[in-house]
Amino acid sequence: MSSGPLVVLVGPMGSGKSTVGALLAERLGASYRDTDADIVAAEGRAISDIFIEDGEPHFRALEREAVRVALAEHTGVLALGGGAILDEGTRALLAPHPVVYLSMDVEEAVKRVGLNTARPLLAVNPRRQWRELMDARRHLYTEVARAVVATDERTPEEVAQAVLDALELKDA
Ligand SMILES: Nc1ncnc2c1ncn2[C@@H]1O[C@H](COP(=O)(O)OP(=O)(O)OP(=O)(O)O)[C@@H](O)[C@H]1O
Ligand SMILES: O=C(O)C1=C[C@@H](O)[C@@H](O)[C@H](O)C1
Ligand SMILES: [Mg+2]
Repeated sequence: MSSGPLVVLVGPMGSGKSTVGALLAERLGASYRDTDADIVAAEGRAISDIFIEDGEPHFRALEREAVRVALAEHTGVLALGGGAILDEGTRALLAPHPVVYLSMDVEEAVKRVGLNTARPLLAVNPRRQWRELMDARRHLYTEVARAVVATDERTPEEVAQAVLDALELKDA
């Protein structure tokens, strides 16, 4: 058995990493951890402030380190930030781990996060911006993932069950 997280969730913002991650942690009798939260705690500032003050490349370097530490320390369910897979070093760190890509189509994305002003990436023309973002990222999510679980028209409970099935994990 390799050590490290039981499940690593990747996927775009709003795909359900936090919601499904918490359900999975409960089912597996494990704890949930989120590298976005680790970065905010370590830096003492919001992710949006890190982007504005230091730029995305600096954020991606902080994120790579947060992912490295979490993969080494955490034995439960781990969710990564939506853009973590953009960094080649982060992708390399993920290779030995049970990574699941939570996917969703554009209509589901607009329903879940398109009207939420807290996600300014999608604020102006949600459908076009979503397509552009996913055109740049889809192959990277797929590359790092051991399994892809579609979340469209599935409840969070059904998605959690599909993740357990895909990784052949049993409830605690
Ligand atoms: N399978 C689902 N069906 C319907 N709504 C869902 C589903 N999964 C999550 N949601 C809803 O979509 C929204 C985004 O979910 P969540 O915060 O879990 O996504 P996330 O991947 O953690 O996003 P972020 O990258 O911003 O942290 C929430 O309002 C959540 O309740
Ligand atoms: O999709 C992205 O690039 C991001 C997603 C969030 O989880 C955060 O990691 C940050 O806002 C960047
Ligand atoms: Mg989340």
